Amino acid sequence: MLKILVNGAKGKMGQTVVAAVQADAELELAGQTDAGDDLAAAIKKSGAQIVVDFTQPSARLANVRTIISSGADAVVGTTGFTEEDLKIIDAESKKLKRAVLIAPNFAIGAVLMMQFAAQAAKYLPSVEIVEYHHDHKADAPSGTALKTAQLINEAVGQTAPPAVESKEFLPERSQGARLGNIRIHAVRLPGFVATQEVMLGALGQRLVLRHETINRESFMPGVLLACKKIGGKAGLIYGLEKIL
Ligand SMILES: NC(=O)C1=CN([C@@H]2O[C@H](COP(=O)(O)OP(=O)(O)OC[C@H]3O[C@@H](n4cnc5c(N)ncnc54)[C@H](OP(=O)(O)O)[C@@H]3O)[C@@H](O)[C@H]2O)C=CC1
Ligand SMILES: O=C(O)C1=N[C@H](C(=O)O)C[C@H](O)C1
Repeated sequence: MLKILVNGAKGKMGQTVVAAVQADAELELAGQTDAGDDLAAAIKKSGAQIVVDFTQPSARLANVRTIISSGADAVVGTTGFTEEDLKIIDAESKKLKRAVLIAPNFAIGAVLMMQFAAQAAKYLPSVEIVEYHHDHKADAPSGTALKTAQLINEAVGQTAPPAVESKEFLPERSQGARLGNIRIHAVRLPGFVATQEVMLGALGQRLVLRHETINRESFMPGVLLACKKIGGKAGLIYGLEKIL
């Protein structure tokens, strides 16, 4: 049995991971920690081999460092990692011979949406992303929207800019945040868990790729798969698609 500690265990995702680990015959729930707990001490005391981390974007790097320096591998869903963070984690985890899997989205459908979007943008290079989340979300745009835009930019080089810059009549950007030429719009409303639309427009036509998450159980197959697959590896694995 693989021993799992859940960090952020009192949170929305953490509680769902605790239940999923308890229900899995190959995994043992070795511990639970949350804000204010001593994560390093909990890892050592419980003998956890893997820590699943769904906490706060502001704590992302400190938590990963604590996990790998305390002798465990990490499966991380927390969002907010920058390119610089990822380089640091890759170097430090290789040095410590620990595996760190970070996925901005553990739902298989979302991973497919990102890949389809990158493929479609090669032929339809005018792209905007609209992401919809619950109104308790700490960060915007979502980790998934940022990763989608990065994947599209990598696949296409540069997407097409809009034909004109519409004049804005409010100080905030009503036409969305930008990553390259891709505009990203973040909706925060009760009634959503997580939904994303990638819209690709061309003369007389639109392709809309839409992924909808209606509960947090949707992320669990990806999280459990990651726990079972990262053992014995060293370094950063970025994205669930790398282990599918
Ligand atoms: N990759 C994926 O598939 C998914 C990723 N996410 C991401 O996971 C993260 C958590 O989301 P969610 O569960 O909805 O958020 P919640 O706010 O519901 O839960 C986060 C929990 O972590 C606790 N926490 C905060 N800081 C620390 C810390 N330094 N150490 C340990 N625990 C801490 C919080 O405590 P307190 O409330 O006291 O601050 C809270 O109990 C977000 O970044 C979100 O974007 C969410 C869904 C899917
Ligand atoms: O906070 C959430 O809820 C989610 N966060 C992740 C993100 O920022 O992309 C994954 C999913 O969208 C749910």
